[in-house]
Amino acid sequence: MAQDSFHETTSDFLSWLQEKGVQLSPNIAVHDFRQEGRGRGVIAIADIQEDEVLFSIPRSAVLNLNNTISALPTEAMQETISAMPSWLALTTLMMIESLRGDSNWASYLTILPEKLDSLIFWNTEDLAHLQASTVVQKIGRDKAGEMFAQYVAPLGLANYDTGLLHRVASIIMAYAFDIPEEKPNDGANETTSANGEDEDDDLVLDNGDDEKTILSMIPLADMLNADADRNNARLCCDHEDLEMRSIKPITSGEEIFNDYGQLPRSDLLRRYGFITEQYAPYDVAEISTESIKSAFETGFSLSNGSCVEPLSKLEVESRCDLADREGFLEDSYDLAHPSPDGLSIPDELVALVYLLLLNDENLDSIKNGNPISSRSKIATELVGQLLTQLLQRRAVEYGTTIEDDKITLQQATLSDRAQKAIQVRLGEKKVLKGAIDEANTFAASNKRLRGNATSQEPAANKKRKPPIKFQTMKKNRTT
Ligand SMILES: C[S@@+](CC[C@H](N)C(=O)[O-])C[C@H]1O[C@@H](n2cnc3c(N)ncnc32)[C@H](O)[C@@H]1O
Repeated sequence: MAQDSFHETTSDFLSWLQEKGVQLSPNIAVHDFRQEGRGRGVIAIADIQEDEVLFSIPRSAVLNLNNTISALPTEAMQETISAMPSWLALTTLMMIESLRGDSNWASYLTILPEKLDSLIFWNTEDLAHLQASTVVQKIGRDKAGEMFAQYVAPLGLANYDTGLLHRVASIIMAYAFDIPEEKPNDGANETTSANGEDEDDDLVLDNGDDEKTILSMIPLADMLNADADRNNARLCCDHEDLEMRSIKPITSGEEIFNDYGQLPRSDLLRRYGFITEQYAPYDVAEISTESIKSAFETGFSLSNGSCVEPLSKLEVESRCDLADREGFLEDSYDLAHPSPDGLSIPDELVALVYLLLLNDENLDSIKNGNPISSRSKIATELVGQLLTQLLQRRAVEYGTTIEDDKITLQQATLSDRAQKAIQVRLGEKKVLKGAIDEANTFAASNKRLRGNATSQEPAANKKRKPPIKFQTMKKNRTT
């Protein structure tokens, strides 16, 4: 996958596309975006209407398990690779193809990057700039190594090592698509967005429905860059050939963007190695359930001088079991910027704090499925106060403040990775700040607990689960 001569390899690739039957609209061209830090991309070279076919790709030109398995030397190898998680199977096949002299995909593999800047390639010093961002725990470097040892090493292939595995796996994470395996029924307007997603692991994401899909490297389709809501094209899989179509009119000279999803910048950096300000609205900050449990085991001091007494481990566990039974116990809770789709603090987190505050009498009532007495304003205020404290503690874990980070970002000597990491952690701190402000408003309202619909609820709550049907408590455990 060397990148000797940018324009020569691009031109070889374009000839290869033609040989493989890829049809390109005369209205588009591959473009050199290296100056802007985006590698190759595709632009419009004439005005394009909405729903125009920009290019079409025969399924035979796609690099996936179906198109490569039969060329493997032994049946045993075919079986072993077919049984691997799909990202690992595709990684293995790409490693095999990239080391073959006679690969059908040689001209395509040559233009793939030698290395991305995704988090798997960052060293400890680079990662330290992310401070307490939970994205650091999601990089999966060790997991990829373990899976390599378990599945790939026994194949006994020459010239393979974990370095190559990381390189190819990270390309798959940033470039692959999950496409419907068989031709869908006529009339079904199947589309897919970059990039491949797989339920087996978080190296690739889940595309969210039950249809049978296959993780695939799709030449040219994967040359489209993305910039959040600036997407103007989409891959459609409802014909024999895969088609990249415009989803809005595109003016000559504009870049053609795919949709990588509404990702927080932390995930964008982890998977793709870049960030842009356009993704800032999708930033999230996480708070772990473990930190909430341990805070309740310690107890809370309140602003009016009273306190919430500590719970025993057993009491915390019994309340969490109930939260689990009610379907809102999670390992961690995502806080987001408030939007027309929802507030910053998820209902599930509010519900968990509420449950942890319940006195034994009301806890038993809920366990037995009995109604409990009506909610009091003081309960809501208390939940707000505790959430504020929990979120403030979470913010302190980052080690620097929003103001500190803004000043640091002005330093001219920052490395590119440090700049990106600081923007990510700053984005998370802003989300936390918004969530703390929101928790503070609980004191002014007894309507944030979601048992009842209230005028403060967003009109459309499309992305959220239905409100948690909470019975409310009469007394709380404050002393
Ligand atoms: C699917 S590939 C797109 C093609 C890629 N530009 C190339 O030259 O091969 C995804 C990669 O493109 C780059 N990329 C995509 N969109 C970008 C953007 N808006 N800004 C910077 N880099 C971008 C990142 O390196 C990302 O991992």
